[in-house]
Amino acid sequence: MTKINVIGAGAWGTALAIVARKCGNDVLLWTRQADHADALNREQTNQKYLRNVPLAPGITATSDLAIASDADILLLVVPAQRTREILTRLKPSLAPETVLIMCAKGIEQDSGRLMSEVVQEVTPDNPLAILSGPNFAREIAVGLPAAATLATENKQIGEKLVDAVGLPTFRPYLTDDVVGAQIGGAVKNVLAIACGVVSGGKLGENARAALITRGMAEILRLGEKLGARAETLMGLSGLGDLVLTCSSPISRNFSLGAALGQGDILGEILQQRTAVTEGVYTASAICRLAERFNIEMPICCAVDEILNGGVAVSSAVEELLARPFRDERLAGFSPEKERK
Ligand SMILES: NC(=O)C1=CN([C@@H]2O[C@H](COP(=O)(O)OP(=O)(O)OC[C@H]3O[C@@H](n4cnc5c(N)ncnc54)[C@H](O)[C@@H]3O)[C@@H](O)[C@H]2O)C=CC1
Ligand SMILES: O=C(CO)COP(=O)(O)O
Repeated sequence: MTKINVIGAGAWGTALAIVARKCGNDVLLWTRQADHADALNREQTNQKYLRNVPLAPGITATSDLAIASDADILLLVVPAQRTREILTRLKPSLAPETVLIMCAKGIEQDSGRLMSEVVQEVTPDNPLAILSGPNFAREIAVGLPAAATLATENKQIGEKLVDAVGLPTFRPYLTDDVVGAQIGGAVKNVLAIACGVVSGGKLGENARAALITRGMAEILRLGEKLGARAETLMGLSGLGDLVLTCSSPISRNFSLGAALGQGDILGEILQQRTAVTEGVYTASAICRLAERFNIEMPICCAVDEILNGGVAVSSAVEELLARPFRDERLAGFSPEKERK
């Protein structure tokens, strides 16, 4: 039996533990709080992060990280900004053959690093894969059908991982584009905040569709600079997740944007939430990457200005609408190269 431990018992960690257990694996779920582990074991549900969804029978929880580190596969599902800290704590007890699957979506705020870069810096000896796609945790936890991108450079390991976590209702699609599989998930969170602003501010469905499309151009531009393949960005982890997250108030990023669009204050919105809203922390990192690579990411940077620059929502929208008109062909992935 494959031993799969899940590091992080939020909504997504819990949903993935259920998937892994339904696949027939031995599953241990790690949470940082001992009382949370006790409640998970006693109630067999995660009332704090995924209310009223029963755990699959056989999942056990622990708050002991050394015990949780002992596995064939570790799913890393703590928020992106906490990933370095958790990996550093895991490292002393981690066997080099344990495969790490990164499931968080974000870019490290201080360093601008992708999650794969953080993993490679802290635990360079362990094989790494990325899991990312249009995946609302609750839907997957209750067994509704979904698909995701599973990226790893080692095909043999990739095939084993597909066997270990693939279900008819949770379909992993393999790729070796590890960088590409992370960009959509990180950037779409910021774009979903923008789409939420449009929705909360009642700017209309046309504006939201335009933002999704122009947001895709921003994903393509950043992806090209970081070495991603366009096909990955147009796949489940990119376009797929962008469409999902930018279209639904189930998304925490979208709903945070909607609250901002209605005039609520960021600090107050965040105070009322226990769940992480990754776009809030990744926006500034993306904007700095755009500056470093000299590429235009005006929607992401407008969100960063609202979140971190004290710019009013109305001014950020006005600024976006005042941008010069331009040729649509010049707006995406390597237009010059692709036309030749
Ligand atoms: N919820 C969803 O539908 C999906 C979430 N994701 C991604 O998965 C990651 C985790 O998201 P969720 O599980 O939804 O978040 P959540 O807010 O439901 O739970 C976060 C978990 O991280 C833990 N945590 C927070 N700070 C920590 C720290 N300093 N050390 C250790 N643990 C800490 C919390 O205790 C909690 O268990 C995020 O990057 C998110 O973008 C990806 C796909 C779907
Ligand atoms: O990543 C997700 C769906 O794929 C979850 O999005 P939110 O974090 O915005 O809820």
